Amino acid sequence: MTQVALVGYGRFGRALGTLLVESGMSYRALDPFSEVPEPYRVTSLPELVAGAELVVVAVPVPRLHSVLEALRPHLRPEQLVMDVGSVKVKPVEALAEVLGTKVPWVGTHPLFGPLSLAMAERPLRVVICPNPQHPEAAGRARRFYERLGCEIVEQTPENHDRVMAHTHALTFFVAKGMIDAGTGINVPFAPASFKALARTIEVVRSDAGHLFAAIQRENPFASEARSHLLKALEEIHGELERLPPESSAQEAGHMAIPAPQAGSPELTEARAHIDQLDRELMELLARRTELAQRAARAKAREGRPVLDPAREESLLAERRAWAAELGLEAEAVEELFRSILRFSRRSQAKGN
Ligand SMILES: O=C(O)C(=O)C[C@]1(C(=O)O)C=C[C@@H](O)C=C1
Repeated sequence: MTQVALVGYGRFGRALGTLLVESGMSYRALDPFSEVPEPYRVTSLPELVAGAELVVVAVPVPRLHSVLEALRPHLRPEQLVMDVGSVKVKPVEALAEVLGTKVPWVGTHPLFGPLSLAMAERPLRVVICPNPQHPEAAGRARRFYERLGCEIVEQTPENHDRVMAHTHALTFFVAKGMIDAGTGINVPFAPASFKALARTIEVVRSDAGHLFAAIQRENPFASEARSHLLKALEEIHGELERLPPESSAQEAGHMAIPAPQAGSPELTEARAHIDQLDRELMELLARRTELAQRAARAKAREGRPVLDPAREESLLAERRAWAAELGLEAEAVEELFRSILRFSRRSQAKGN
């Protein structure tokens, strides 16, 4: 059984611990700032790393260097050390500087967090940054993450941080700007375009704070990406302000964001949207299945039967009410959910 030593038991460390147990791996954890539950708790670094195949350092990026220094004397050459930071250039520099060739190490960034794990989002992706000092380490990290059900992408630390500066950092930057400008997410109505952003706003709000700071301040490319965005926004704002109020649709038209498939016939466009929605429905079904299997495992641990007719009845009644609210035929929707429940029970039986 793979024994993992988790250095740091914050929000990510704890979520990773749950995933490890679900994947049949055992772990122990140490964190002077967080409560570690009894079966996993150890009280010192030597006790933590003794016997571990893998040492996962899940601490805020600015603390990584000093934590690695504290770990170094207790590590053995057959172990593998990984970080899980949201940026990669600086952590990989710290790993190279502190551990060098003494112990195999590799920089990794799991692109999922406690929220996406709780919501059973799929796929779980991980970026791994192979390094020439330990050419075999990336393969070992890959096998570990694949056991957790993750998909792997290999990148250099620089490429990773460049991409993250324009995606992760800018998304969080915009979301934080909207929070500070007073955007509320619990509004009585909102366009679909806002819903995706509302999720990010929620993530930024629920974050301990160090994630936001790390993805902005520890990424060497983030400052430039933010400046470009601000400049582009200023220009758009200026152009909008300068447009005369009576400007024609054509005059204002050059500001419109071009449609990906301009001028497509109505049927083709409707079908493209239907395909996209069906794909999303399928992804939601996959996540629902995962959550139902999780519920089944929880009930098995409590010694309760998996089948719960009372829950199913109340669930169906609630879906009927939701259907009515949305102007859908309640009987048809109930029928659909009866089939989803049959499917769910079959996958629970298979998943156990
Ligand atoms: O909620 C639970 O207890 C589940 O196991 C999930 C679920 C479902 O798919 O919604 C599946 C089977 C139970 O009979 C009730 C509900």
